[in-house]
Amino acid sequence: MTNHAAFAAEDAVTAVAAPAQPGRHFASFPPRRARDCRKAALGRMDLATSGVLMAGSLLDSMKASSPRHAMSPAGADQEWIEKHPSALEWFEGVLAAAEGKQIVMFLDYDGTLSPIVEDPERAVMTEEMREAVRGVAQHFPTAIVSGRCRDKVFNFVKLEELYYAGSHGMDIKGPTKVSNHKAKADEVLCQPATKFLPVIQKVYETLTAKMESIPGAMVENNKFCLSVHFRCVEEAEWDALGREVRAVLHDYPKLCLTEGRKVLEIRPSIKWDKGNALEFLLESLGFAGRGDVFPIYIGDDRTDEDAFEVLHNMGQGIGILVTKFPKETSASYSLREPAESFYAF
Ligand SMILES: O=P(O)(O)OC[C@H]1O[C@H](O[C@H]2O[C@H](CO)[C@@H](O)[C@H](O)[C@H]2O)[C@H](O)[C@@H](O)[C@@H]1O
Repeated sequence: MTNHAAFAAEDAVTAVAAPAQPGRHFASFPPRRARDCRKAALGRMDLATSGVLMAGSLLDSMKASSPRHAMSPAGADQEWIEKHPSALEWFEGVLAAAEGKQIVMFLDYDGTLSPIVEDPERAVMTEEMREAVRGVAQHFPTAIVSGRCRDKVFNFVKLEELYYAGSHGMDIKGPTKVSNHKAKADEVLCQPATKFLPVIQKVYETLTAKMESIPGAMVENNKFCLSVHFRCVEEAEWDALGREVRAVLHDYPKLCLTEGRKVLEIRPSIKWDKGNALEFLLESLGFAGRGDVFPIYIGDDRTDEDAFEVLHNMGQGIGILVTKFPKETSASYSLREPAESFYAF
């Protein structure tokens, strides 16, 4: 692993490809944000605790997770942009807030480092993006935090010098906890959902068989969790797909259902998410409880909200949501698309 201990915010300047827009200054840091954003509003449906879901609620939620109109610089959209300003436009301010602090980078993969595409197996990141991430990692401890299984996301990113948290944070390969803020060469695994592996495998097989009758549906095995993709399914079939998934999960009360971008995610009902992964990695790096650490988390999806919320509660660092649409979020800043993440580096 790269030794990042000596680097701080000013080093970010060397890693920045895009200059800050002139004339923008921070009135306060962090800027105002939607404070009423809570997990309940993020679409999490815990079947173990919620019992029967209201008919139609899953379909509504699936539709809501796939907004169709891009932001326009007027009205409510403008209000949203003011609450979650562009991290690119406010880059100087972000750097100023991080000055003298140890930046730690957390990056989601799909929709953040790679564009969203129809076939999940083809969600490759560009060589330019890889180089940009490599550059960031030379300056700051950098982790990828993905819903994908860890091996798969590593095969996309292909950078040995990063830390990886797969399966929505349930499979972490990170550094050992150290006291002098330097990562040792030997790394630790954190896999809090190991006992769920057999049941996840069983549900994967069941769902794969069920989804065969729905054209375009696809089940992806992410080791500690599953993704049921409906991006290529006719909208008229979404209800049937949601009902099938819900019916299968009815027999597995220890699994829960969350949603992402045209995907239903099935995972163990344990209190462990991308937010916990962020905390685990900060602690493993020896940064827990330190006021001079500035974590930056960039993500695009609902599951990234758990990490944004952790940062919000810590009152340290920033969350950056990649989105073309106004969305309820605990992130402070926004970027419009993965390519902007590249420029932010
Ligand atoms: O946490 P992430 O790294 O963002 O992973 C979340 C899910 O991303 C992938 O699905 C999404 O991207 C696909 C490729 O662009 C797209 O086809 C799909 O509609 C999106 O939901 C991945 O395939 C899932 O397993 C991840 O859970």
